Amino acid sequence: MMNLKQLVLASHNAGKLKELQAMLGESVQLRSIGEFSSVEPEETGLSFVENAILKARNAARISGLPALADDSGLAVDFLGGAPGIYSARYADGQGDAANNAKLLDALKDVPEAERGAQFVCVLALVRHADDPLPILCEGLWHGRILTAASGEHGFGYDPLFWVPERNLSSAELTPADKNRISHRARAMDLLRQRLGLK
Ligand SMILES: O=P(O)(O)OP(=O)(O)OP(=O)(O)OC[C@H]1O[C@@H](n2cnc3c(O)ncnc32)[C@H](O)[C@@H]1O
Ligand SMILES: [Mg+2]
Repeated sequence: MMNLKQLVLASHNAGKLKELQAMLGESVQLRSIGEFSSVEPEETGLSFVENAILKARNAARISGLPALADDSGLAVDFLGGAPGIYSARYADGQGDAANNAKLLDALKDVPEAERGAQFVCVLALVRHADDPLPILCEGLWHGRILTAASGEHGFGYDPLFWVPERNLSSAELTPADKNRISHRARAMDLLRQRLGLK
């Protein structure tokens, strides 16, 4: 098994780092790729899997360490799965608030029954930059898009994502609760199993 004492997280997203570190606990220390480079690789893949592998390889190459990447996003049924892999870039790189405003606008007048959506998370772990066998784990989280933002926790689209099992928005969940049930939690659960960490 690879030595996971030193693992680099191939992400420039502080929200992801916080959640993934909380899920992994103290047995694995995640170092952010931001410590090594501020250049973000272009996410040229057409799928979450391709982008996750691309980011993991890039981080392993830059850091010389095993690398974990998270490619995630929101797939909205009414929009045919958009913004999907383009979730971070939905409002052309203007950030979370603009992304959320654009999504609310795209779903203006869409009734509740047609506002289904899922968060998707793909985790990719590579032992080194050219690893021919990346470990891939996927997690989905089903919910619905609210008609207005609610809640202060989390990041990204959390204030717009209604969680049926809690009857709260994802941004109204405590961080600990989100980390038990989210798309990222499901993917991480599978990863821990694959690594024999549970
Ligand atoms: O690529 P890295 O550097 O990891 O950081 P990123 O923020 O660009 O991450 P992605 O390319 O994977 O894009 C993910 C998008 O999906 C959103 N997203 C993913 N997980 C989320 C979560 O748990 N809650 C809210 N939004 C989430 C997030 O806000 C981004 O807009
Ligand atoms: Mg990204």
